[in-house]
Amino acid sequence: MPARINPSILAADFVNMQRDLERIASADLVHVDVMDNHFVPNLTFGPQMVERIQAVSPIPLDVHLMIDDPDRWALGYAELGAYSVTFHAEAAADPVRLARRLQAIGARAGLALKPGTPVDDVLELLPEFDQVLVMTVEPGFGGQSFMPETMPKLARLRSAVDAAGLDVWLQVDGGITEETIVTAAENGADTFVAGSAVFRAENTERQISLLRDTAAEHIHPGGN
Ligand SMILES: O=C(CO)[C@@H](O)[C@H](O)COP(=O)(O)O
Ligand SMILES: [Fe+2]
Repeated sequence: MPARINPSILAADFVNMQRDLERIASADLVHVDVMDNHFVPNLTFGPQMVERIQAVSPIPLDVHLMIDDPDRWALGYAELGAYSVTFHAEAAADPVRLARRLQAIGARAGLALKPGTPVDDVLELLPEFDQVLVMTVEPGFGGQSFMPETMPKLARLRSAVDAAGLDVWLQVDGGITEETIVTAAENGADTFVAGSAVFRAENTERQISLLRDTAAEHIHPGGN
């Protein structure tokens, strides 16, 4: 079963972004955290920066929007060529309409859930999405500790995806390390965002392989 590793450039050196993008060229996708200082208490960058990242990145972009009003802003990221655009269920006015509009532009559509957001209301939306992101920390900052209490939610999503025979990637984001990736894989994740665990390593390529192999060993048989 494949295990996708998406390093988060929140842990990169922002003034050496191009160099740090080269350091993760062996990864599957580069995870790009957009924060607006409203939806989360932190600020990163917007479309102008993401367009430059898209232009120089050796691998495609997995954009994670931690912003208010994604119904208004998300399409711009698809238009600049992002491979996937994930917005938060807590912030979107019409998640299904937005997913369809993103897909019409050619991007994969992702739905993200904060740790406290229940999964029940989201299950019926699964057929509309290409991926679901289960936040395993409170969104806003890198370097936090993995929250194991989010795992039952992931396991429920995995059961629902498998039961319906859907091809929906299940992504975890926050506090993913060589240890916590095992728990996340066992509970149904097939796509793993890791910021600090990748960029703190001296040899990022070796670290990406280690994370990928560790996840693959423990991945749930239903993983997409
Ligand atoms: O979306 C977020 C944080 O809100 C993440 O993508 C973090 O950037 C992950 O960083 P680590 O926890 O792996 O350091
Ligand atoms: Fe993220």
